Amino acid sequence: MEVIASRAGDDLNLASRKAQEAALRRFQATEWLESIVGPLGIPKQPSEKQFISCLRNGLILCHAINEIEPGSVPKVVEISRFPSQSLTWDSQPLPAYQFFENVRNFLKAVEGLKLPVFEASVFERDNMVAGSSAKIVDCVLGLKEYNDRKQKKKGNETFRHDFRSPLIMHSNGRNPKSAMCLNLNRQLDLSVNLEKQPPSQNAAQKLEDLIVKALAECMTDAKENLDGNLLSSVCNGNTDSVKLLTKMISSTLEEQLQYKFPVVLHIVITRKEFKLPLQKKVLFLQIKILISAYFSCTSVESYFDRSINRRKRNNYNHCIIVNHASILQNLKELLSSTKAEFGDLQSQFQNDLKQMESQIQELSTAAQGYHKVVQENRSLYNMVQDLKGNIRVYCRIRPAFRSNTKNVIDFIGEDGSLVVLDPTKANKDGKKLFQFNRVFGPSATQEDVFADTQPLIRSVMDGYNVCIFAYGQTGSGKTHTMCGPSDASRKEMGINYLALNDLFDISNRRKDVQKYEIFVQMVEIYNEQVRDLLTGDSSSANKLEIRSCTSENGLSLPDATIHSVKSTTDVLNLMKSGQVNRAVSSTALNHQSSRSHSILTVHVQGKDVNGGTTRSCLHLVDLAGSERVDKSEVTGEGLKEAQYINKSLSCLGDVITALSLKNSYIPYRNSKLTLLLQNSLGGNAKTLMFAHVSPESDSFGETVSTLKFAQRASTVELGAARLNKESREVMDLKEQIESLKKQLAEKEPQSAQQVNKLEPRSPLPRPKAAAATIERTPKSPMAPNSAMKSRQVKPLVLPKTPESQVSIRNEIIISSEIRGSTANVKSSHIRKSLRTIGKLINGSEKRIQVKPNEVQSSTLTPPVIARPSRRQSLTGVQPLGKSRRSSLGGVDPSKLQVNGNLTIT
Ligand SMILES: Nc1ncnc2c1ncn2[C@@H]1O[C@H](COP(=O)(O)OP(=O)(O)OP(=O)(O)O)[C@@H](O)[C@H]1O
Repeated sequence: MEVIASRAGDDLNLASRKAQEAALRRFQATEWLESIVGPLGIPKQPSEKQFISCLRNGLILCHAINEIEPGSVPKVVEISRFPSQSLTWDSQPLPAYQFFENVRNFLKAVEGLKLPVFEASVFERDNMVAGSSAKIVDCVLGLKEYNDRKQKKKGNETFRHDFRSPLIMHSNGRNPKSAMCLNLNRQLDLSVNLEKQPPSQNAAQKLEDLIVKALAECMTDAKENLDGNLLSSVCNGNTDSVKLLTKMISSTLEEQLQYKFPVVLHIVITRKEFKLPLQKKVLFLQIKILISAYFSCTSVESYFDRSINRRKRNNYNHCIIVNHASILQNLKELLSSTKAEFGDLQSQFQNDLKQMESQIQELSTAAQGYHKVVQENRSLYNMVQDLKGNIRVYCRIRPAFRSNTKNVIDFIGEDGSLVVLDPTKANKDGKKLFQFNRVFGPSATQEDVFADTQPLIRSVMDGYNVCIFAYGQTGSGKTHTMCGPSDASRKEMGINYLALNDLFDISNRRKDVQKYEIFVQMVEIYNEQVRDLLTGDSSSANKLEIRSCTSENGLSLPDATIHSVKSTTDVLNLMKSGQVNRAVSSTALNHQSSRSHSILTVHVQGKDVNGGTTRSCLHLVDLAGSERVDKSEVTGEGLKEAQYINKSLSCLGDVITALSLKNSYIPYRNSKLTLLLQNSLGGNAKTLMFAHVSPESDSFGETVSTLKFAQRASTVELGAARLNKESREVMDLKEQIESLKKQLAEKEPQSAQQVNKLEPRSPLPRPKAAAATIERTPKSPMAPNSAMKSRQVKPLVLPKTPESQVSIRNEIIISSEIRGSTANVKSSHIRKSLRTIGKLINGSEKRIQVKPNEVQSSTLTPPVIARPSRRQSLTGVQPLGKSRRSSLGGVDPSKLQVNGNLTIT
């Protein structure tokens, strides 16, 4: 039933659409004719009757065809013969033969143009039936299209329009040009057929039922209570109701009407088919057009299209609703399966994540362990190096200045490894591996560099001698590391400043337990002359002598001015003035090339609350850069400077090589530089070397040479650094030794006299040792005799060590023996006591055990020890000249005296 109803509804739609389309085409034809021949005197949307009556006399048609194709109808029966008449259909009482003549001529001309024609009889008034205007409209629209094409082609092309009956066209499948036109024509034909074949009474009843149902549905859908009586009266052709409907339309909301209008039209058209007279049908069509215009639609068809679309939409909606449950069900199933899958995936991911987490944790533990081990290794390595006293070597790579040259740095390892690549060899052979304590890449800041240097510098405050020197090719960044750039901000300051700053920091922090005094010296070695940089004297008189450590103040450069500094500002000022006085000039390789080796020496003296003292010094050395004179393009004075620089650096290389080979002879004295650094290179200092390299490929040769030198330096073992610290007890003991020595010195001449008096002269020579001892005893401010008289030997107060018993025994021996009868016996006992005290101070008897033959020789000649032990005897200071361990700076002269005596056993 529903299917039948829907089909009937579709038929209804089709019929109404055909009627609408016919009306529209008539409207188009009228409009076009008016545009060609002027006003026709009929409404814009004429009824069929109006349209036919208007054209009946053929006059309009003939004028129109002559307009578009002049001369098509050569002889037109003009209305001018009837000047009082107008062109309107009501007022054209022409005799039939006249208008037939026009129509005939017109049809002939149309035929000539191969346009659709119509039967002339259609203009007979009484013969007019519904749809009779269709062919005239086709003919007029054919003319219109002909004209349009002609206009378009500007008359150049012969227009061949194959206008035939739409049905014929359809059956032949021709003229595909205008699908719309074809459709319209077919629909018109159909509508004509429909109109000609009224349905049966049953079918009409069914249709009416459907309409009522559709209306009810529509009203329910629109939720609008439209007046049913009004609609039925409209459907019955009640004019007042139509007016009312029109009024209602104009006063109702567009949105609502858009829904209701098609339903109203259905009713109207259906009614029109069965019950309404022709005039009423026209009226209803007018209403439709009115409504169409009201809704600003381009054509009546659009309403139907919309209606159909809406219907389709409704069908779709219905389908959707019908399928909704199943779709929903499917969706639900899909959702639940997706959820399940998702859940599975989630748990899988969680498992994977957990696994990954545990793996990452394992890895991170391993990594942490690895880092810890690396760290431990490093500290153990450093410790071993400290114990062995290796020169530490840090390598610093300057940032590349020229981006167009190749970079020779291939790899920088965290463990201090460095790989450089020979630019001339691209393969593996071009790679060279070096190993240092640390490598600082081009991006390393001054702070990074200082952080690794700080612990070493801090040990100065604990009493160790430290030497840091910067080595490398000219322009590789030595001055940058040690002093910072010339216009440096505090952040860019070099190690010199940062070190002193740190020393002051520590001094402040320890001020409650230890008082420090810091002194600074700054010298340069220029053309093998040592010059004081802090005097401001640039004359040749400014020439310092390097002294041995036996000099009065224990300084290797006693003549250099020494400045006490209390703050970093003092240091800054001093360093600035030193830097100004330093020999610097511009070369092709460095516009501010240092032409001398500069040495900033910081002397630190500390005294703790118990009276213990520390005495140490820090050498900060900025060497001049080695340079190839062909590259630096220096001449004259510059060339001379370069030669001096290269010579002294070569001497430094010789010393390093000799030290690394553990040669017995170390050529310190070959240059001022090595002589000055003797104590740091071969003594008891902690030594750090910064090897600077340039990353550019054109410096590869120099880079490799620097790295080789640095690697060799890192193998040098200086022995464990010695702590220059003396406790109160040690100082007391030393004082006692002093006084005992004096007593001894006084007693020995007396005893010699007594021996001379009592015994006859021995033919054997007097032992030299005694003479040597006397010779080496420094001049005391006190006269020996007066000392003897006025000074009493202090009782020894020894630290409680396992040897204290021995020391007490010694004390007794010393006291009793001094009081002994013969001076000879006394002096030998005093010497014995001195030796015992020496042992106590040193804390170990073994350290000063000397082989009998050495003892013998040392008693006769100044001490000559071929390979001195790295652990120094008693005070760690070696006799001058032959020993590698002779001290140059920061050594208390009193130690030297003690040492001098202790070597005599
Ligand atoms: N790490 C660095 N970061 C930034 N600039 C640097 C660095 N190292 C060196 N430079 C710059 O490179 C130039 C040369 O450096 P520097 O004068 O310190 O070399 P040098 O080895 O002391 O040379 P010379 O031996 O000729 O005196 C300077 O302009 C310096 O500022």
